[in-house]
Amino acid sequence: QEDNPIARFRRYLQFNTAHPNPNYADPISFLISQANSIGLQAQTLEFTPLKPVLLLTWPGSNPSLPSVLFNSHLDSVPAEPAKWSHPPFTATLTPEGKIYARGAQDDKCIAMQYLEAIRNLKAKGFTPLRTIHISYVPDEEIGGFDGSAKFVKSKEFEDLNVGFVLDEGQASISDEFRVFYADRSPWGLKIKATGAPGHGSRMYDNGAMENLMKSVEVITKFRESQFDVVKAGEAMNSEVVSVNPVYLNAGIPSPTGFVMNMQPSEAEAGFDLRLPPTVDPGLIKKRIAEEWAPARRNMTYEVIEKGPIRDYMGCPLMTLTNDSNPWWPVFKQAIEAAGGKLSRPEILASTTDARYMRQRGIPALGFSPMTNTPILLHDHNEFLKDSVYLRGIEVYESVISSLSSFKGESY
Ligand SMILES: CSCC[C@H](NC=O)C(=O)O
Ligand SMILES: [Zn+2]
Ligand SMILES: [Zn+2]
Repeated sequence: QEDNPIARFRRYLQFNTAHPNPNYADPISFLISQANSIGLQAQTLEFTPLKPVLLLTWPGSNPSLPSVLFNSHLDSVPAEPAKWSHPPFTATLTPEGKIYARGAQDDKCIAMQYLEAIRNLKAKGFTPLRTIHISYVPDEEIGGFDGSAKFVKSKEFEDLNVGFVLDEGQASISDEFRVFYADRSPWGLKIKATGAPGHGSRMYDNGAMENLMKSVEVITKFRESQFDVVKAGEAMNSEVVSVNPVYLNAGIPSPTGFVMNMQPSEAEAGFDLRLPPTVDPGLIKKRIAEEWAPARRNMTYEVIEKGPIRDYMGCPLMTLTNDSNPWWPVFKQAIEAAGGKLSRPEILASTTDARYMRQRGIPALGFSPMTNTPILLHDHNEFLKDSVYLRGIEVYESVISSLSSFKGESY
């Protein structure tokens, strides 16, 4: 069997870690065998049965200093194989060097690049001053509630004395690397309408469907107002509130579909909402109560807040990207030392486990070194070029050596 960085990456991509039944045991065994071959300490932690966290460690020469943690998630979103040009879990390598796999960008690349970078640093005789930890966590794609959320609250995590975290970012279509200092907070919004049932031919006010459709209209207007700001170039996608319908549920089922001549007495719609850290969640809740699902139109609603929005001090979960964060210049210079350039730090449109680290007051940046690459996370035909992957290893060599050598005052 071939053994080189690309072959190892492809082997990691071949584990089917897609929800709803991600295989966690086999990729963890593989990662442990990699850790053993590199000479890293490995321990498996289980905060929820069958949802293991793998922790690898390279002790620093001064283990009393705060450590640096490199995080990635083990799981993947599902794929629809019939809609892919190559099967999503074979990690096909094409003649142009494209590696097709679910997870190639999100985020199995960084999982293996951390290890390859450390392998190379060890071979060069590098010794870290600060201890380096690498964590592999379950369930990020479904919110991390049984993964990172529990991990960061554990005694084991406390004992790591983490001073700085790197977690996943997103691909960049330009030749500048992207870096993310905050995530948007995800909410699930369920809106339910009730109303008088009636014959399909009747016109009357306050039917459940009519009320729900009014809500959908109002929400669509709000969505447009946010999107217009983006289209006008006044804000990035991730800097506005997004609200997208994800399901509609109404009607009276029949063997052939739905009963066509009855107006239902209940109707429900679900929305995915994302709030940038700069937005006051109270204002959005007020809008929902008063405009989107008003009780006066027989509407009820449920807001499901998926994870923290503020830290223990009540501050938005943002990592500073200026010199008042001592880690920032170290990270930035490490990218430059590797011949790379960072684009302006961004808020991530989606959500990662970094929010749990930030909630503990630990500075955390999202970073996945993929330049000149289409953004394909959660898409069909997710791929990463071998050359981009290998370049990322070099970038991490610089980043890992710089961060773990940082002598200055840290948190
Ligand atoms: C409810 S938190 C879900 C986290 C997920 N993360 C990646 O896609 C996301 O939807 O952004
Ligand atoms: Zn991810
Ligand atoms: Zn994802």
